[in-house]
Amino acid sequence: MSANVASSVPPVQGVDVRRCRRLNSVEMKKDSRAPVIYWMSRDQRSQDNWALIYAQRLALQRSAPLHVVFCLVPKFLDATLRQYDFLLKGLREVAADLESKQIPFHLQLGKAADKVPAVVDQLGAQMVVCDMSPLRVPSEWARDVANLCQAKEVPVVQVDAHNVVPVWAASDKQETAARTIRKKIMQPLGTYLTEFPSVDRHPHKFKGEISQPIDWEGAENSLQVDTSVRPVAGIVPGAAAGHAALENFCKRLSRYDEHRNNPNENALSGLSPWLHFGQISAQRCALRVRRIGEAKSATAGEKKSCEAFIEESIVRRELSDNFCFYNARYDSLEGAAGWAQQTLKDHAKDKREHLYSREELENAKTHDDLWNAAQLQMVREGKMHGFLRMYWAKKILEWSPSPQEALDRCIWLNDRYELDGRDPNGYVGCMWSVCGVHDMGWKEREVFGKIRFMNYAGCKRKFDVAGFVAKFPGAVPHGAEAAPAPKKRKAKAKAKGAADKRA
Ligand SMILES: Cc1cc2nc3c(=O)[nH]c(=O)nc-3n(C[C@H](O)[C@H](O)[C@H](O)COP(=O)(O)OP(=O)(O)OC[C@H]3O[C@@H](n4cnc5c(N)ncnc54)[C@H](O)[C@@H]3O)c2cc1C
Repeated sequence: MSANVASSVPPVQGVDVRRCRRLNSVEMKKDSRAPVIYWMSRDQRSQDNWALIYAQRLALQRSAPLHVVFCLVPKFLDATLRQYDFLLKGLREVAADLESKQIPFHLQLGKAADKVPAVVDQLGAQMVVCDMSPLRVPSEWARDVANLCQAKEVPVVQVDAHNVVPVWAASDKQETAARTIRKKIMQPLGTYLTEFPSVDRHPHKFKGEISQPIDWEGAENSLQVDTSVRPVAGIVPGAAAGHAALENFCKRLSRYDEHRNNPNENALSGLSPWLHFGQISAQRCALRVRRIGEAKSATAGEKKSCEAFIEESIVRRELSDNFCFYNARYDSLEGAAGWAQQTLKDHAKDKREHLYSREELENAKTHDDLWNAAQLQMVREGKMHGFLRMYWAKKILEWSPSPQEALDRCIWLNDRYELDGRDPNGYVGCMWSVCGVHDMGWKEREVFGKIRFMNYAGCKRKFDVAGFVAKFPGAVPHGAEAAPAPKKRKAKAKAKGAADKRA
């Protein structure tokens, strides 16, 4: 792919051209009125979407029709029916909204490299706009589409519609930690955290034959995924439900700062499934929350919570994209810092007090009732509380035969059961827990080496563990003991508050 050449991206009014980069070197044809295509992938929404806004404005400049294409692959990483169901229901909403705006939506079954060029040919399109994911497989899709379009002399422009500060503008390298990227995101935030132009009814129609009703049933039948992991009832897919969740969170905002590390409190936003599928934009969430936090009537709790939310939903989230964008080994021990790889190697042969198989972990059959409860929460509800995700992954490191095996298990379970799995945040969360990504070295101990440790006693000091466990019947397997006493686990005062002291 060609480098980031923002300056040669065709400008449109209302979209900061730094959000865009060219993926091939084809120039736009002068005065063409042929259709513009937005190939939608990561950002599955019809409003608050910079890639769609860019595509529509470009089409309007040229009095050209606009089409949206989505390519549904029958299998994606470890996603199951649970995640596909969420995706497809969200897409139905997107299609309906676009159709009400006279923007045809094409659901294609298969790989983008096969389908996007075919739609380009069918429509005689002049340009393809796509969104951006830093993950390996979607990056390959974008590269393949760009190369195939190069041969057809069709330019491809990519827009980072997921991050508030575009990943390539925030930093040109892999950042060490939140402390090194924070300034790079917060300083230019004023120029990026702006209101979105709306996507309006499109006035220019395609003259040829195109519209067949979308075969949603055929799409469902085309899937080749594990159907034993069922959709969850408690999290409703689609942009409307995502926006309702945002409004609900705004009512509870003041509690976020103080209570977000307590799994018994309903203090988190719960927005990650909609954010992951792009059904809601992180920029919209930040604008909405900031309106409350910066209002004259804002309470101290709301002000602090607004800051904390911006930190999590922009700085930490965009740090994850930065890691995956610049580190091709974002899901492997080899992607970790040298010190972390070394310390895990030094302790590879340490005796593990408990060793579990992947199946025992999946079925929540460990001696630790808190861990089992967290696992059951994920399996049953499609989402584990953010604080427990750290404890959960650290214990997998402690109870697995090797760090690589631990990392693979974390990613496999996370991607299989979490609605928000297969996300840069997930890879970075697992890498932070198992191999110290974005963290520093701590006091050396068995198995973990210098990787930060978390224990049951530390959790007990933070929240009512028994109260949480009681919500998940079955968390204590028959005949199992409760988690070992803190003394036996050599709990150290240092571990206290470990999780929220992240750099
Ligand atoms: C082992 C492990 C696995 C994880 N897996 C995932 C995953 O698959 N998908 C996922 O989106 N997040 C993952 N996270 C990060 C974090 O736990 C979740 O984003 C958060 O719990 C989602 O709940 P929420 O939307 O209520 O969060 P809130 O606290 O309300 O935060 C709002 C948004 O900010 C972002 N955010 C919050 N915490 C973090 C963080 N630590 N790092 C990066 N971004 C953050 C998310 O987009 C989140 O939706 C993982 C963390 C760990 C330690």
